[in-house]
Amino acid sequence: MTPAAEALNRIIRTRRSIFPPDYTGEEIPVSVVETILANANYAPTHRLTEPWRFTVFRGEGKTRLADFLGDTYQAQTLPELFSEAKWKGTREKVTRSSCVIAICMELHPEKVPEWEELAAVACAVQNMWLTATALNVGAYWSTPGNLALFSEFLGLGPNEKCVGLFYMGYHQLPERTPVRKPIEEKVKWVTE
Ligand SMILES: Cc1cc2nc3c(=O)[nH]c(=O)nc-3n(C[C@H](O)[C@H](O)[C@H](O)COP(=O)(O)O)c2cc1C
Repeated sequence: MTPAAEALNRIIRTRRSIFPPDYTGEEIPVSVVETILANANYAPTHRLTEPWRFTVFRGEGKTRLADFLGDTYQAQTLPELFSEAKWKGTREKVTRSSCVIAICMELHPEKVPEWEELAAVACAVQNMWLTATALNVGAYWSTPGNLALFSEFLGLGPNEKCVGLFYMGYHQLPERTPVRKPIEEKVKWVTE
């Protein structure tokens, strides 16, 4: 095996979802965030629509996002069901992160179906996640149930959609391989 393949295997096989409670609070330099985003841009894309769009919340920008998520939770929850702990937890996920990136897509219905745009965006997110892993940055893709409400907050156009938030922060967790059922259970070979 080549050194490149060995390095790639290790990054792919040790990529994990790492959540804000495990973030150290150390700031991720802008240059590192830029490297992670730059690699998103090399994802495959049918008919070169390049549908991935991102909004980066960092510094005071995180307060705006935390306010939005907290306010949205409060507005959508009946007063008798409102939980102060959940409201605080929603905000703290953002404030404990060094950076949160809204993952969005721009649709081109005249060129490709929406599922292909979403697939390309997911490829872009995987590029980001693997790059983050290689740079010791913890990250996870969060898909809140109320994503439709994000459009106005993010200033998205009619052909754009938000498909999640990418939380990021340095961490000190040991390397852990994810548990998966064997690949042999998921593959059929046709050889004759
Ligand atoms: C499209 C997508 C959406 C996800 N949404 C959430 C989410 O809303 N909340 C969450 O805790 N994890 C979310 N995850 C992360 C998965 O829970 C995680 O990938 C899974 O548990 C496997 O763990 P691993 O990433 O460490 O291998 C999402 C992952 C993907 C690919």
